[in-house]
Amino acid sequence: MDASVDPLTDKEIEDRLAELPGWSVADGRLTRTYSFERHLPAAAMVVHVAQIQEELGHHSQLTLGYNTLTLAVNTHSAGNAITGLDFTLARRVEEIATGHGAS
Ligand SMILES: C[C@H](O)[C@H](O)[C@H]1CNC2=NC(N)=NC(=O)C2=N1
Repeated sequence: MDASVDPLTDKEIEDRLAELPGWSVADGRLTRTYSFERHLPAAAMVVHVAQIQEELGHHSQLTLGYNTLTLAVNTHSAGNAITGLDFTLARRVEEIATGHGAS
C-alpha cells in the first residue's frame, strides 16, 4: 500500500497518475468524476466510498450530482499536499467503480 503522508513530488504524482486513467489534479486535489446511468447507482456508490474512507481514515470531498459522483482529495495533515494516501484511496475506489456501473 502507498500510505505515506509525505507530500509527493510533481514527478511522483505524474507517474502515479499515468496508472490511474480518468484521475487528474485540479485545484491541488486528486480528482475524478464518475458517470452513471441514473441517480441511485451514483448515490449508492457514495456509501461504498464512505466505507472505504472510514477504513483508511482518509476522506475525500464527495460531490453527488444527478448521475455523476466527483471525488476530490488531498491530505490535510500534510498541509493539503497530495500524498500516497490520496492515491491509495483513488486505487481502492477504482476497484469498486465498475461494480457500481460507474464510468
Ligand atoms: C484522525 C483522522 O484520521 C484524521 O483527522 C484524518 C481524517 N481524514 C483525513 N482526510 C484527509 N483527506 N486528510 C487528512 O489529513 C485526514 N485526516
